[in-house]
Amino acid sequence: MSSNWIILKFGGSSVGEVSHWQTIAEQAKRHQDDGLQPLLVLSALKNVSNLLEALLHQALAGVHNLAISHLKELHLGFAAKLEIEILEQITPIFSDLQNDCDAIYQNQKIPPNLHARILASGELLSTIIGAEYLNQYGINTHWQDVRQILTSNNHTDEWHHFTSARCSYAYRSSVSNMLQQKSAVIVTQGFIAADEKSQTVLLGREGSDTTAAYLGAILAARRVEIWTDVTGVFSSNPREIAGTQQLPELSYRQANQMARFGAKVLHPRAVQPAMENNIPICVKCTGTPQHPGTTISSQDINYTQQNPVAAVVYEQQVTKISLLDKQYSEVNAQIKAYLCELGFDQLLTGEQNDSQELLMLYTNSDKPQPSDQKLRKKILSKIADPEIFKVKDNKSDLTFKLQSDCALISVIGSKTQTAWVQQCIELIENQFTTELLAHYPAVNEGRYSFLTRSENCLLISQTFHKALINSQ
Ligand SMILES: Nc1ncnc2c1ncn2[C@@H]1O[C@H](COP(=O)(O)OP(=O)(O)O)[C@@H](O)[C@H]1O
Ligand SMILES: N[C@@H](CC(=O)OP(=O)(O)O)C(=O)O
Repeated sequence: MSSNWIILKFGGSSVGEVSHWQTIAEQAKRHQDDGLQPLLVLSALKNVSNLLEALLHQALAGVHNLAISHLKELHLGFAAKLEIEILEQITPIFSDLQNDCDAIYQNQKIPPNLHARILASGELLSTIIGAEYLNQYGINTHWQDVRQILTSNNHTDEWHHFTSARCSYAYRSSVSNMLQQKSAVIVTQGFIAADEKSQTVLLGREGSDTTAAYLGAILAARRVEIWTDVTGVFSSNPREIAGTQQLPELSYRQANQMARFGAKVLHPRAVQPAMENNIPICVKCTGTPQHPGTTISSQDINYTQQNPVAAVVYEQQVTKISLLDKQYSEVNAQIKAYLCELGFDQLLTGEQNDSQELLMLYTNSDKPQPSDQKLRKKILSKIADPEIFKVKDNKSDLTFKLQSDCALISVIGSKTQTAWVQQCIELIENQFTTELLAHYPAVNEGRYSFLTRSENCLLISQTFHKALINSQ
């Protein structure tokens, strides 16, 4: 099943540059001329989501008025440079922002529902600018509220419900028909959705890529294009690692592993919906639109014996929780649920000698991550409570270890030509024995991950990249 829809996602780095808007309009027009129906997914203007996160804390301190005026001027100034008028359309968004910030100040807390509403204004504002610009450019454009299309599934904890939502993405002809009736290029928001009570929720920071993939699946799109500030997916982060190579093609499996384990160019959940529906993803550069970029499809790239590794990716701030008794799986599940409530996300689970391990990322920007000592106390106080953990008295002294400031480095390579795994192990043994905290080989997934201290992450990633990729 395939329609004429094509999804073009432009990230903050693309929509936040006045000079990029001509390219955005040209791309929409080009696809229309080719008989396709473009749907544009836009992120907030560059850095606006960070300013909105800061605004939450300014509201808590009661110093939000100036910051709100600054945000308004920023958007009006940007629109003025594009020679468009948006004041009337953005006024209701700023009065909601004011009311929500006042409520945070009055109640002296940042509830997750207000966190989501406030962060969502970035994408509501950028899409107003985008739709207005394209209409003025001569492209008939319809501004669509994505919350009428994307409904989130319920999450067990409030933090994830509002800030890290997942949506269903089964094909819906009704959505396609509704949008087709507009007979226009559609402009809609990345990053946001609505829950079943129509409350605003977020898909997680940098989640607009996932919006594009969800909409691609819902509309059975021909292709999803992710437009960003680099010429595609590279063998490692080109801004942090020397000698990286642009990858012209990737399989869904490789791209999924790269995104899940730290390649920030794609949101961790963005590949799955496209992969399940066999929709190609193209990663392209808005600054150099003629560059072919990276195509991600079901085509497995041909690894050779000389060329068995595609990428080295990393997550720099990982917390490891080792649960020393594997028997108490119910307790382990409860600890995991409690960590999620606090704002941790699971990156990986694994087993190491006698312990079960959880590797978690802290994503709660409203509160600083508790120190290992504090976190340990919090967890123990939960375990001691039999009502919450339903642990028999004699098991309540269950031991566990916590270690924050870790980094997980993952090498992505061939599933069949696996000599590179031995090379990874030898590199660690020869150069980094003392740095290795744990390793998690997943050779059947074409991945070898290992844990080290955050402070050494870039140096070790660079060494691995040089040895495994630059020397290929
Ligand atoms: N393997 C990788 N390939 C390409 N870019 C990467 C990779 N890993 C990390 N990045 C980073 O991802 C950035 C693009 O993503 P992002 O900053 O979210 O852009 P956007 O504003 O378009 O969403 C690049 O500028 C680069 O620094
Ligand atoms: N604006 C949101 C969502 C997003 O995906 O942004 P970007 O496409 O610029 O990474 C964020 O910054 O988290």
